[in-house]
Amino acid sequence: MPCSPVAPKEPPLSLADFQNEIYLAGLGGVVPELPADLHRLEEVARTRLTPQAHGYVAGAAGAERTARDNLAAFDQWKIVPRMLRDVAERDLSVTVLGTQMPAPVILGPVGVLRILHPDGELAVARAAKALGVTMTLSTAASTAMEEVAAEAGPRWFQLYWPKDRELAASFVHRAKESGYTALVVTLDTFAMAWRPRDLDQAYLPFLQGIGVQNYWSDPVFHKAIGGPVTEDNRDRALLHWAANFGDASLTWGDLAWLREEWDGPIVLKGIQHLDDARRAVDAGMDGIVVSNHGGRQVDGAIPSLQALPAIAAEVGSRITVLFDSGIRSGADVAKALALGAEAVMIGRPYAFGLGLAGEDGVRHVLRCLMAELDLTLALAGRSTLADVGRDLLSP
Ligand SMILES: Cc1cc2nc3c(=O)[nH]c(=O)nc-3n(C[C@H](O)[C@H](O)[C@H](O)COP(=O)(O)O)c2cc1C
Ligand SMILES: O=C(O)C(=O)c1ccccc1
Repeated sequence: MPCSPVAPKEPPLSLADFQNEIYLAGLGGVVPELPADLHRLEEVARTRLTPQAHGYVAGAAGAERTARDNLAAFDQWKIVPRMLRDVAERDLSVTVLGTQMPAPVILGPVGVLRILHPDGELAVARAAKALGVTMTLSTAASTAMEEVAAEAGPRWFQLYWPKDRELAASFVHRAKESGYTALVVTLDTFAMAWRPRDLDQAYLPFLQGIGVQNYWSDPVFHKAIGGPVTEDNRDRALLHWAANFGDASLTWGDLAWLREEWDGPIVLKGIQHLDDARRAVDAGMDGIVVSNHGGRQVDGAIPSLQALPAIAAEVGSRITVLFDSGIRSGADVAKALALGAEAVMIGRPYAFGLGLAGEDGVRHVLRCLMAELDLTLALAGRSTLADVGRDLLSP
């Protein structure tokens, strides 16, 4: 059977047009290379990626209970469709922290993307730009932030706050200079958790120099190791990187320093407790991501979706509440929105798309997710995000 390229390059006329394209191509005997169900896409990735790359992306902390519970939490909520509500004209666009989005779907920060595809972050940047979707670049990217910026559309920068304050300042100033408009500070990963799949394969991308490119390209980092990174000082650079990656001593009081260094919106990623959400408001933050890092940090932690409703109800009118951990379908996005998220971040699905088909694969994942969201909401009787509330769901 002939296969089509995964998705054509033109932006869709509407979010659901992707569905029409697929059926019309099918009429000519052309079936897509990648599954439209992102759970199945993950299964395909297992058979095609290297065991190391697959293990790194699919894996999670400990016995992976929280990673599983993140997905199962979505099944505990059911959508209740409403009829005869004129959903012919639909618009899911939204502005989040000053960034315009075609739908409330953001590419979350995923580091070390070159373990999946030689074009890594550049392929993701191109796919996101083609669809007007916002990309969040990780501090642990395998391409320096300036190089990504040159190819990217709307972009946010995710900070892993290093021990060295001068280096932290350099990262955020470089991000500002290269046009990243919001800073996402990840709080839950000052150290890499106990991840048996990686331990069992003795696999850590950084040891191969993948995921350190923002450090390798930084003048403050160069100063600390006595010059640019070369073959001769590579081990020294890696040790300095490892010693500096995270700061376990950070407290809420430190956020005042960051506020001084970055004058755009700041979002705290990794919030799961109501009191921490309140503290984010008190600290003058602009947003939070209710996230447990896809279950990759604390095995046995509550599913992220379980934390969302109370947090959104408490702080949602004061700061931007985003959500991630477990989004695999348009229906999942709809549920997170109904439970109070302003937008969602996706993680593993686009990483697998990248690993399977590069830029086309990332575009495929985004289009599937946005088209399914549009159809799910329309068929449930909702044509704009203002219509999506708690009454969409039944427990
Ligand atoms: C391979 C991989 C690398 C990640 N790297 C980062 C990172 O560099 N910074 C960060 O804040 N989160 C990182 N995350 C977490 C994601 O941003 C997100 O919280 C998580 O993937 C959501 O869960 P899901 O993949 O189940 O949807 C990473 C996740 C994966 C799977
Ligand atoms: O693997 C991860 O989940 C992650 O957040 C990370 C941390 C450091 C470097 C690269 C990715």
